[in-house]
Formats: sequence, C-alpha cells, structure tokens
Amino acid sequence: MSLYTSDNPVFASFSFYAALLGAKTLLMALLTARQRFRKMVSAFANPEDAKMNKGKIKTDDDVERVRRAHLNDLENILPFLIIAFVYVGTGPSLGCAKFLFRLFTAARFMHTLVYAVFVIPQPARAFAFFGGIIANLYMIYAIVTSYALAF
Ligand SMILES: N[C@@H](CCC(=O)N[C@@H](CS)C(=O)NCC(=O)O)C(=O)O
Repeated sequence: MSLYTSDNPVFASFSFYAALLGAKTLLMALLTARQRFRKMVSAFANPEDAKMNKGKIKTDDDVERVRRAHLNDLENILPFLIIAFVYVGTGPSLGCAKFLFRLFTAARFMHTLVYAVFVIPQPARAFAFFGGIIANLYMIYAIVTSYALAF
C-alpha cells in the first residue's frame, strides 16, 4: 500500500491539516487588509493603493504587527508542510501523527490570536511559537532516525 493515498489515514490527516494551515496562511492577507482599512489614513503599502483609497502611505504599528504574524506563519508553516509530508513516509502511528499535526495547527492558530488579534503580552506568543517548533523538531528527529542508514 502506498503511504501517499487516501487509504492511509495518516496521509488523510496530514492532508486535512495541511489544507487548514494553507487556508489560515492565505487568510492572513485578509487580516492585513482589514487592518489597513481600519487605519484608513495611514497604512497603504503602495502609492497606487493609497491613491485609490484616498489614503497616505506610511507604516502603521498595527498593520506591521499583522504582517509580522503572516511572515512568521510563512517561516513555520512552509517547513511544516515539507517536514510533515516526509514524516508521513516513515509510516508513523496514526495516534502520534495526529497528535503532532493537531499540536502544530493549534499552536499556529494560537500564535496568530496572541500576536495579531488580541495582542496578549509575552510569554504567550513564545509558548505558542514553541508548540509549533516542538512538533516540527520531533518529526525531524523521527525522519532522521528512520533514515539514518541511508546516510
Ligand atoms: N523571524 C523571527 C524568528 C524568531 C521567532 O519566530 N520568534 C517567535 C517567538 S518570540 C515570534 O513570534 N517572533 C515574532 C515575529 O516573527 O515577528 C523573529 O524575528 O522574531
């Protein structure tokens, strides 16, 4: 049986969480746009955008915060997609794989809520960030130990 078909519940679970995280990352652009419009007068990225909306170009702390959260998603979710995909190929148990995918997904949603939506003081963001890092590092460890003989 191929590990990369919907017959494999681990791959099905990976596909589900990958889609959820992909959608979440794409929606960060809407969150940025919402913040730009809330701050109407001062937060358009390009002259043409400012002109169209009768605003001025200037950076804004709240807009930049959402942009940093978006960038942080790219720094963490893109590696997850590659790492978790390779991890599926090691044939992990469904329970363990689901736990890691859920931990990572929950951690990234928490990161955005804490960083860009409710602006909760540290160390809340650091905890959310490390939840995701731990899941990714565990999968890297599982991959490396599975394929150590291939070195
Ligand atoms: N590129 C990140 C690398 C370190 C990192 O991701 N730190 C986490 C936990 S404190 C974070 O949420 N950083 C905020 C950010 O990337 O804007 C940074 O510049 O902070």
